[in-house]
Amino acid sequence: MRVLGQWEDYLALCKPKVVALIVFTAVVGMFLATPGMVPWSILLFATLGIGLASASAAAINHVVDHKIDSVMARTRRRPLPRGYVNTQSAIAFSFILGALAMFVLAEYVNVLTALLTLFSLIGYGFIYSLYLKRATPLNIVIGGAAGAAPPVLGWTAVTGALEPHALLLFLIIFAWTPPHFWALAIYRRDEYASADIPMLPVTHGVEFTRLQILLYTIVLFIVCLFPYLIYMSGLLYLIGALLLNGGFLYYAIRMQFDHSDRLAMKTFKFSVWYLMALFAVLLVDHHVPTAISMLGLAG
Ligand code: HEM
Ligand SMILES: CC(C)=CCC/C(C)=C/CC/C(C)=C/COP(=O)(O)OP(=O)(O)O
Repeated sequence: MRVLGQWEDYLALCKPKVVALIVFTAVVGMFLATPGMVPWSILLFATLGIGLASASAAAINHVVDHKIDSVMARTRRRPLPRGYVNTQSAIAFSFILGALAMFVLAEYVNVLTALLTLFSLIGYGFIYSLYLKRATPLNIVIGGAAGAAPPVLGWTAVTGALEPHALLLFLIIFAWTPPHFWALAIYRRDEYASADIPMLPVTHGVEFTRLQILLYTIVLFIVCLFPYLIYMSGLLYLIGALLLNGGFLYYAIRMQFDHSDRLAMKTFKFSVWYLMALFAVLLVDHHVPTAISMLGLAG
């Protein structure tokens, strides 16, 4: 048994792919907060701080979910259930990451961003993982607030203030999270049932969950129109958002008729690409017109 664990095990504790997307949404939040370039020091330290805090929260989740993870096939091979990292080392690792994150954010970004990041860390690492996940099928809806925070954190890192446009970015991820997760939960429902976790397909059935996926996808579609409607984003964003939301809606509607686990899994995978692409479009839409007009001025 590898008691102290190798670096790959500690990397796995950080849920690197999820954290990568979280950090990307935070970076987009930073760029959307200003018409110009984000100051380099903010870009560097806010990205580092938000990334470290998210990784710390993910590591706490591994500790809290140790027992559940050892029951489910999808999570059985994680470092703690396998005994590759012990609980004390994982707690110490998470504490070091969290403390570093707070230091970097409070010292080099601003106190508001540090505080909001701390709330998000507590929201996912403790409130969702320790309590909500085991307490209610609305776990994902409420817990999703922590995962939706990063663009707001990016925004406050640049402006030092909470502003309505940032909350719209929050709402996009907040509405996206339930269909993102429930598609996977349908596929993994038996595992959640055997671990006694009240995920929606376990408590209310698969048909009800499919309907909820469709309803949240419609809400997401509507929320995604707002950046254009309030002149926060332009035509390029509108076209991208219509295509991406059309795609998500297509999957959600198909799921009402095609009840295969294969389609549920495809929908889940699409949801990840969807969020990445939507935030990429928000970024490109925000900066391409500026770049074009600068080129025009130069020419
Ligand atoms: C409460 C909120 C959320 C829940 C319950 C949730 C749940 C999950 C689960 C169970 C997986 C599967 C992981 C695996 O296959 O081992 C997953 C994958 C993923 N999630 Fe989420 N998620 C949430 C929020 C988010 C957020 C906010 C983001 C990013 C902004 C995100 C990005 C991803 C990515 C990129 C993957 C794919 C990871 C991979 O391929 O290994 N998730 N999510
Ligand atoms: C800015 C900041 C500190 C944010 C932290 C937010 C954060 C890391 C969100 C991750 C969301 C996520 C992967 C949930 C997985 O749920 P799960 O634990 O039920 O899934 P699992 O069964 O795969 O562990």
